Parts: sequence; structure tokens; C-alpha cells
Amino acid sequence: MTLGRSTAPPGSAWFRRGRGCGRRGRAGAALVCRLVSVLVVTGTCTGVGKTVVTAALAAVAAARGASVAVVKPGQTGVGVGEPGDVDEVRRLAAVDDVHELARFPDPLSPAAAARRAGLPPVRLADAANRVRDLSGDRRLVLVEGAGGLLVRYDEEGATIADLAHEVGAAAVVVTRPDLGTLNHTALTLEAMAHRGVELAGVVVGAWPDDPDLAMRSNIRDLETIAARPLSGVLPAGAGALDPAEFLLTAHRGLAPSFGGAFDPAEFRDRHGPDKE
Ligand SMILES: Nc1ncnc2c1ncn2[C@@H]1O[C@H](COP(=O)(O)OP(=O)(O)OP(=O)(O)O)[C@@H](O)[C@H]1O
Ligand SMILES: C[C@H](N)[C@H](N)CCCCCC(=O)O
Ligand SMILES: [Mg+2]
Repeated sequence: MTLGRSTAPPGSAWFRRGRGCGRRGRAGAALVCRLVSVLVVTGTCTGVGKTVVTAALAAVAAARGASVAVVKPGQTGVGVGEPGDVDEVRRLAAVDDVHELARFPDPLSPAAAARRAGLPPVRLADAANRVRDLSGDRRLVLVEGAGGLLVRYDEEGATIADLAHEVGAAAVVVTRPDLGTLNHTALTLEAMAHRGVELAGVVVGAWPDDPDLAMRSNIRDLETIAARPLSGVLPAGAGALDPAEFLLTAHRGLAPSFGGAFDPAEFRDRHGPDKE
């Protein structure tokens, strides 16, 4: 995916029919002319930094002039009147076009939290329709899951992977840098491949100032597992920045495919295990 450029992005974007294109199809009708991307932001677990990465993607895209909407289909662990993940994105990225589709107070999976609240669960088919509607006139729609890829939204076992597949979105996988992440990342990528969900990139959600040996070593192995360079690394503490500082950090921390300036080779050289 390439935001704000004329080159066609791979996979996660498509051209949408629209007016004013100026080109004509075989039947003489105006051809598709607007590039739209829908990205699902998932992770290897809860608390890995999906919200911060979602905010970073939104901030960088909005700064390039793209219209960005952010959707959280199921927010759990947050009470009435308390800020949820989309409020965090609004604060960090200064993007107001945010949509929380359902909220359940218990800090559980959306399916379990709905069950405990005695409320109907999130219907991901409805969420997919909402995402499609939003993509009608936005340049980028970001959809943040709850927890990891296979967390359930209802008793039938619908997951954010189903939503991604349904709307044809690629997924950004946010991962931890520390020991244990290699297995969690491999499992997530394997489950995505099994379900036909394309990988948009692996992003480390929170890289500390003092990475240990496992973290340094994991850079290369995460790239091996993903069969591509890292698509970004955000520093720990980014979530506490003000919007202007956050935008600079997001730009530095996201790869050019997401509109940023992150250089995975430079990061690998600087932080690899022989740089202790
Ligand atoms: N780069 C970062 N800078 C600062 N804080 C971070 C960063 N990444 C994560 N955090 C903090 O770690 C915690 C978990 O991060 P976050 O809320 O983004 O996780 P998540 O993957 O979105 O989890 P959930 O499944 O609840 O949506 C939060 O308190 C957040 O502020
Ligand atoms: C409450 C938490 N912050 C998330 N919103 C939901 C995480 C659900 C994880 C379920 C699991 O994988 O066991
Ligand atoms: Mg979150």
C-alpha cells in the first residue's frame, strides 16, 4: 500500500468506481479512478501496541492529505464514558473520523464480554458493511481488532481474520520485540495464510531504549518468519507523545509503504545482536 502516490499499491488497495475520472471504459462509462485502502490492524496478542500503530498509520496518512477513518468493531474492558482505543487514536493522530461499533465493559474477548453483559455480540458482517460504506469516500480505512487474530467476536467464532477476508483487506501484524514473539508471530502469520488474509507488514509496537539480547536477535528472525523486512518499529513511549511529536515518531517508525521513512536495514544494523 502506498499512500498519496500515484503508483498502484499491492494487495490491500483497489480502485473504486467514481465520478470525474475522465477515462472511459468499453461501454463509455466513467472508469474507476480513486484508490482506496482498507487495512486491518491485528496483533500477536492484546497489549502489543495495535492502538499506537493504528494511530501512527492514521497520523502519517492524514499528514499526507489522505482522508482516514478508523474503526474498532468491538471495544472491551472500557466502561461507559471512558476513552476507548478510537479516542486514543483521535488524541494521538488528530483524526476525528473514528468509529467504535460496540462496547462491552469487561476486559475479555468481545464474545465473552458480550455474553457476560447479556448483550448481543458484535456482528462482524455488519462491521464489514460499515467498513465498505466508509471506504466509499475515504482514502484509507483502518480497522483495529481486539487482542490477537483469532479472538472471537461471537459464539459462532467469527474473528477479525474473517472480517479482513470478507472486505479483502490486508492485515498489519503488530508484535512484541521480546522473547516469545517469534512463536506468536509465526502462528499469527500461518493462521492468516490459512485464511487467505494478505500480510501488509509486521510492525514492532514498542521498542525499548535498552533492548536485551533476545530483542536484538529477534529483528532478523521476525524478518525471516515474515519473509520480508520489518514494516516499522515504534519506540516505547510513543503513546505518551503529543500529536506533533507523535507524527514525527510515526513517520520515522513506519516504512515507506505506509508513508513513512523507516529503513529496516539501518534499524537491523544499528540494533542487531552484535551491536550490544
Ligand atoms: N509504542 C508505545 N508507546 C507507548 N505506550 C505503548 C506503546 N505501545 C503500547 N503502549 C502501551 O501499552 C499498552 C497496550 O498498548 P495498546 O493499547 O496499543 O495495545 P493493543 O494491542 O491495542 O491492545 P488491545 O487488544 O487492548 O486493543 C497501552 O497502555 C499503551 O499505552
Ligand atoms: C481487554 C483487552 N484489552 C482487549 N480489548 C481484549 C483482549 C481479548 C484477548 C482474549 C484472548 O486472547 O485470550
Ligand atoms: Mg488497542
